[in-house]
Amino acid sequence: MKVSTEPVILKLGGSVITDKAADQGIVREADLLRIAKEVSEYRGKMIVVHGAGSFGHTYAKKYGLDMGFDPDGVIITHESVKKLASRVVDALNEYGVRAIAVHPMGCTVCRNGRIESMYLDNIKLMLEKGFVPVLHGDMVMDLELGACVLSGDQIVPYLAKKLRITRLGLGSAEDGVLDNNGKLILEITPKTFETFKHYIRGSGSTDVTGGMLGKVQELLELSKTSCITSYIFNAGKGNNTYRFLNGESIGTRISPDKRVEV
Ligand SMILES: Nc1ncnc2c1ncn2[C@@H]1O[C@H](COP(=O)(O)OP(=O)(O)OP(=O)(O)O)[C@@H](O)[C@H]1O
Ligand SMILES: C=C(C)CCOP(=O)(O)O
Repeated sequence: MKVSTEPVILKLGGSVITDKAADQGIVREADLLRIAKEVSEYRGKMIVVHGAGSFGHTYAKKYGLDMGFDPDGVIITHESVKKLASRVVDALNEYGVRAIAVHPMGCTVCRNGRIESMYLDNIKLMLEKGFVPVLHGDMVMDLELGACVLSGDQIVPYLAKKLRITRLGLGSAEDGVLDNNGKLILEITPKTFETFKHYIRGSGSTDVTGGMLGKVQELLELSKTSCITSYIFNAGKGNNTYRFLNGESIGTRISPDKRVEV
């Protein structure tokens, strides 16, 4: 397997590692273990970010956490996504990946739902010492809202910019971004987004962070202000996570617009 010296960021979508349609947190154990094995075959530096799936969205919706502040709901939802994080970390360590959970609630402050600051020194040291930090969609404290839902789809581009990581893979339950005929869209840039926007919607399951549309918009914002290309691919299909880590262009590429040479 090709190993880049540069770290990569891999997102494990909640629609892949959980039964996102369930009304409580259910782990898709076989998929999680398969992905953990694929990750273990990669020897380079990596940050894993996973989604909340049915461990988070279900409770965030139940307690209206995308609409207002409910302290009991914050705790119940945070404790639930921590349980998923613990299962992800255990699965990775079962395959020899030195994974350590980093809960955003403990290191992040938001303002109106956008990351204002995140403590990163520990994450940098983990990468230096061969650990794999595992972050995840979480509830975090917010300077205006009290607390907010923080999506892994916002954490991934934030970490990429702050840590200058240029290869991002977001594993989801679909082959990538699909058009109305279910055909894979190979590339989306800020300029071509208008062409495809009407194909891209929220999640098919309970979701409070925008589904595929929210994901694509976060990655496009990143591509407007950096040279970073992201890949949205189907981590639910065997070997795809390995293929992404191995440097393949897989799924839908979210890329910067080509600069016109003058
Ligand atoms: N054009 C599209 N192409 C592909 N999927 C789409 C599209 N429009 C909407 N979707 C939906 O978006 C879902 C992927 O977004 P979602 O946020 O649910 O995934 P995830 O990142 O795995 O979940 P989580 O946010 O829990 O991590 C797909 O499973 C599909 O239901
Ligand atoms: C619903 C919560 C608490 C976090 C959602 O994070 P995501 O699943 O990465 O979008």
